[in-house]
Formats: sequence, C-alpha cells, structure tokens
Amino acid sequence: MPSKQRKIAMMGYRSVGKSSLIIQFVEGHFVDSYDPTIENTFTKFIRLNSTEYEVKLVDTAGQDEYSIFPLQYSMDFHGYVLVYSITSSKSFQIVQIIYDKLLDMVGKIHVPIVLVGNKTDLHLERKISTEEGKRLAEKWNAAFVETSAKRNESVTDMFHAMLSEIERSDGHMPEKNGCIIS
Ligand SMILES: Nc1nc2c(ncn2[C@@H]2O[C@H](COP(=O)(O)OP(=O)(O)OP(=O)(O)O)[C@@H](O)[C@H]2O)c(=O)[nH]1
Repeated sequence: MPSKQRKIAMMGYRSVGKSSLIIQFVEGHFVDSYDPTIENTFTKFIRLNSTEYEVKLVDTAGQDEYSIFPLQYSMDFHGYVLVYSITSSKSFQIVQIIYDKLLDMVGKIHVPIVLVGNKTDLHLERKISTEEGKRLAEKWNAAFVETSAKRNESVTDMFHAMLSEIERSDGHMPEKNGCIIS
C-alpha cells in the first residue's frame, strides 16, 4: 500500500522550540543555539498502527498577537501542532490567539490539533501548570502533550498524537475523551 501523506504545521510564539522539536524528531539531536525560522519543511516516514505515513512537517516563523494568520497555512494541511513554552505565559496567550485565528481562517468547526507545552526540563522556571495546559486542550477538544525537545521527552508521542488526531477526524478512530500524554 502506498504511504498516507500528511502535512502538518508547527505554530506558536517565537522561541518556544518548534524547530527544536522537529529536528529532535526527524534528525534525533538537540540544537542549543537559536536561529529564528522563516519557513522550513522536513519529511519523515513513520509506521504507526500498521500504517505507513509520509509526514511533511512545516516549521513556521514564530507568531505574535499582531501577526496576520498566513493564508498559506489555512489550506492543504491535515493538522496543526500549537506549541507554547511552559516557562512563558506570553507564549500560552499567543497560542490561544493563533487558535482563534486558525479556526476563523480554516472555516471548519473541528480541526485536528495537538497542544504542546515544551521545555519541561526547565521545571524551576515553569509558569504554566500541566493542569492549565490540559484544560485548554479539553476546551479545544484537542490532544495535549508536554515535551522536552532538549531531553527528547514525549517528542515522538507528540507527533504520533497528531497522526491519531487526524485519523480520528477522518472517522478512522473511535471518539476520545481527551487524549493526554504528559
Ligand atoms: N531547555 C530547553 N530549551 C529548548 C527546548 N526546546 C528549544 N529550546 C531552546 O529554545 C530556543 C528556541 O528554540 P527554537 O527551536 O529555535 O524555537 P522556535 O519556536 O523554532 O523559534 P522561532 O523560529 O523564532 O519561531 C533555542 O535556544 C533552543 O535551544 C527545550 O525543550 N528545553
């Protein structure tokens, strides 16, 4: 069987770790330096639940409250990973603004989304509790994962959760009562 093609956008405030999560997942290492992204696309083949996927991950430029939702990300995407850093309240606000704009632009009631709280290794600097993240994901009917790109914690789970959300919205998986990995 040919592999299923999936196109996923990574969105969120600046410096929350979008590129680091993708690079950890695709290349298996952590980049300590910070190089702001304009746009990059990565491809990875994954086997999950006996299905072969060709996953295209689009790493987008960090957004803020003033950014206009880029039109090109409202079409042809199967799912969205919305990332904040658990050390940044601002990034948690921004992810909610991005969500509202995304729903307006896509024009569908349900969009497959995984909410990701990254940088769990920085627990002494934590500003957003796991509970707050979970509550927001429940409100959106999205999956929720806390990750550390640095320590490679739950990074694979997070991308698998994204593929499962997409299958679910295609009607290929049972309805869930909140998919939470933390
Ligand atoms: N401690 C820690 N640092 C991280 C983690 N993930 C990313 N970083 C660091 O955070 C900084 C920003 O990471 P990026 O992956 O470039 O963030 P980004 O969201 O792609 O940034 P933009 O391109 O500006 O949107 C870098 O210095 C990373 O090394 C993590 O899990 N833990």
